[in-house]
Amino acid sequence: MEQRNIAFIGGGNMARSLVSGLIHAGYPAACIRVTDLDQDKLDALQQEFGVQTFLDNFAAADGADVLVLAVKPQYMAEALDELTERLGTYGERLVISIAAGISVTRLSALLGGHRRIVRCMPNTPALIGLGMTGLFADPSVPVADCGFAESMLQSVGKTVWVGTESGINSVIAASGSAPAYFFLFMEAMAAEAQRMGFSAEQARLLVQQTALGAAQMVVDNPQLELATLRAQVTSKGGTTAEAIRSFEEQGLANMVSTAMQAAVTRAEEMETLF
Ligand SMILES: NC(=O)C1=CN([C@@H]2O[C@H](COP(=O)(O)OP(=O)(O)OC[C@H]3O[C@@H](n4cnc5c(N)ncnc54)[C@H](OP(=O)(O)O)[C@@H]3O)[C@@H](O)[C@H]2O)C=CC1
Ligand SMILES: O=C(O)[C@@H]1CCC=N1
Repeated sequence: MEQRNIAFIGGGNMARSLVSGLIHAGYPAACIRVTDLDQDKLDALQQEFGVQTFLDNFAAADGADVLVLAVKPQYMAEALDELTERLGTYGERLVISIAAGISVTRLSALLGGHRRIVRCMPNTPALIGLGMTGLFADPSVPVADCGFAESMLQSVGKTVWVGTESGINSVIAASGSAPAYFFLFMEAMAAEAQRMGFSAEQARLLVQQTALGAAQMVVDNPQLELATLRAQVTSKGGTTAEAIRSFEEQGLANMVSTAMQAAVTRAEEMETLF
């Protein structure tokens, strides 16, 4: 992967995931800077990954080729107002935003009219190299910049480009927020397994190994429909059929659809707030 000096603005959960992935993919720590308001967080990142850390966003951005905006959406305007004032211009820098609910138009305004912006929507499994990221860029963004953003995110998992910016909100619903859906489902299963008499450790093992096995079967069998994999577990007149019937009677598909739409609606609302 091409090496550019990257400055992460915000050193929280997602920045940590991306830094970890980059370092494990062999990206030089000397080319990575991270800023945060919290010195303890920075010290931990410095010790674990050997990256350069800064309390001052300007000090990190000055001299960086790529800025990764990784603060929470509600703090983005505050962070960028100050940075833009001090930098004056972003020049040739590529700005990669991972924030939900902040459009390219809004970012560009916060960046003093800068246009070299790629929006990305990763997810937390990036921390272990199994991330899924959606990317969007205006056609005016140079191909080399899009390629750099794609390579950066591919160092922590898989990527997909979306052709319209609203596609980023669909990515939020389908993968950005989605690790939490699976955790919620696993929490519910583990809780019921405990009620059935398993210890907390046993319940977690039963659920996590099953989730891992099911996901790996999906990955290993791209030629099989998800419904076919499900059918292979579902013996006629057996136990699985009863569990599936119960899910379907309670409207699982509708519940999932409504939840994913709620994530999109919130992303759209955030676009009007921040
Ligand atoms: N978490 C996730 O699964 C995903 C998150 N995202 C996006 O990633 C972004 C970051 O999310 P996440 O990592 O979860 O959030 P975190 O709160 O964990 O990280 C943001 C960090 O930025 C720091 N910060 C706040 N203001 C500033 C500032 N002015 N300058 C420098 N650092 C600052 C915060 O410090 P402090 O805590 O001290 O305030 C915090 O450590 C969000 O925009 C979110 O939409 C995208 C995909 C998935
Ligand atoms: O919950 C959020 O807003 C962020 C964006 C996707 C995952 N976490």
